[in-house]
Parts: sequence; structure tokens; C-alpha cells
Amino acid sequence: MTGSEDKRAPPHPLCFRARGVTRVYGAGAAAVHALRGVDLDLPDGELVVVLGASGSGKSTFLNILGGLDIPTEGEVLFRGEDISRANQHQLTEYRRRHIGFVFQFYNLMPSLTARENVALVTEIAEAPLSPEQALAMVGLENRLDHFPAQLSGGEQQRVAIARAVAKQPSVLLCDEPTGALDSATGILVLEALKTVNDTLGATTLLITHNAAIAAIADRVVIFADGRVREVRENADKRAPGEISW
Ligand SMILES: Nc1ncnc2c1ncn2[C@@H]1O[C@H](COP(=O)(O)OP(=O)(O)OP(=O)(O)O)[C@@H](O)[C@H]1O
Repeated sequence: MTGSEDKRAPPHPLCFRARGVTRVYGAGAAAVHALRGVDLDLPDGELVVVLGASGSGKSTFLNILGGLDIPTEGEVLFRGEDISRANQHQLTEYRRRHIGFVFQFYNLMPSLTARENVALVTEIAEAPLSPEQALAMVGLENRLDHFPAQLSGGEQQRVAIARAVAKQPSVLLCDEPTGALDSATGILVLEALKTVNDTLGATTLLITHNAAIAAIADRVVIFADGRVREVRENADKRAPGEISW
């Protein structure tokens, strides 16, 4: 995909379709039922906030959507393709082509600058943004040659976002991206994610414990006890700069 194409035109109406997704860790008396039958449809291009108590299955589900794990039972379709029975090689291809990950901790290489951290990904991607373009998208055009230790936590997280989006993924999966940040810094990170979602049209899922963040979503998904308890479309969507916590 080139930079000039309209990335908001989805090739399929649904990005993900999950049916009866279960994930059991371990066996016998020690078995943990992390997911107990998740049904969920996620349209392409949306910004989705995922809420739910600790242990409700959010990360397990995100890992399955991202091809880091497969369900014990059930089916997950990505743009109509079944990823729930893929082998390791197919999952690796799927992740490389389609998925960007952002985690709570940034996992930047301390000995590389912001530009070099992003270049690690762009050197192996098919149609990447340049590191400069990706870093500009998250507002770090003036920090290209800074090392992680010279950047604030929020700036480091934005480098991690630039790294995740530089390959122009179809999907951006974020597990507690603001979990380690104060409110003002967290809002800058959310603004970066929103810009990426708007500009690239990547379907963006954001796990958080912070219910205030739900206000910026197109869709809010609430997990409880390994199931989806509620899905609601957000009628009154706010910009990140309009929320606080
Ligand atoms: N690799 C694993 N082995 C065994 N149990 C696991 C594993 N990963 C997760 N679990 C268990 O599965 C359940 C769901 O975990 P998960 O991390 O998906 O929840 P979560 O909603 O993301 O929680 P949190 O908000 O605390 O991150 C928990 O009871 C957890 O302990």
C-alpha cells in the first residue's frame, strides 16, 4: 500500500469477527479459563477501547487478535480469513504484514536514537513510512536524534507508537499504553494514537483500566469473566484533549 492510497476504504466490512472464542491455560484442576466464549464483530478502521476488571481476559483476547496466541476453541476471522487455526509460520507472516503492537513499557533499544529505533522496523517492512514520517505523525519531529534516556516517558511511548505504525499496519493493538504515564502525558500519547488512527485508518484497539479514556472511542467493549459483557458505540465522541482523569 502506498502513501497516496485512501487507506480508509476497507477491503472488507469487518476487520475482526470472533465467535465462541475460548482460551484455557493449563489442564485439569489447575486449568484457567481466560476466555469463555467471546463473540465480537469489529468494523475496519475504528478506534476501540477495551475495558474490564483485572483478569477478565482483555490481554488474552488482544494476543489472539494479534496472532501471538490461538484460541483453545472458537473462530477468529481477520478480514474474512481464519487466523484461529494458523500455524506458527502463518501467524508470524500475519503479524509482520498486518499488526503493530504497543505495550505499557516501551521496549526501546537504549543505544539507538528515536530515528534508529523506528528504522529497525522500516528496514524490514514492505511499504513503510520513513522513520521521519512516522515520528512526525506522533509529534516527535524535533526529537529524531535523541536517545531514549533523553526522552520523557510519554515521548518514549510515542517513539514506540511510531515504531509500531511505521510499517503501516492494518491493525494497531495497544495494551495499557498510558498505564505508566501521568494524565497530561497520557493524553499526548492518546492524541498520537488518534492521529495514527485517523491518518492510516488502522483499526486500533486500546486496552485500559481507565474508564475516562472510553470517551475517545468509536466503540467501547467491556470484558467480564472471560466474556464480552457489553459493546456500545460512542455517540458523543471526545478528542483526547477534552478528557481528563
Ligand atoms: N500464560 C498464562 N498462563 C496461565 N494463566 C494465564 C496466562 N495468561 C493469562 N492467564 C490468566 O488468564 C486470565 C485472564 O488474563 P488476562 O491477562 O487476559 O486478563 P486481563 O483482563 O488482561 O487482566 P489485566 O487487566 O490484569 O491485564 C487471568 O486469570 C490470568 O491469570
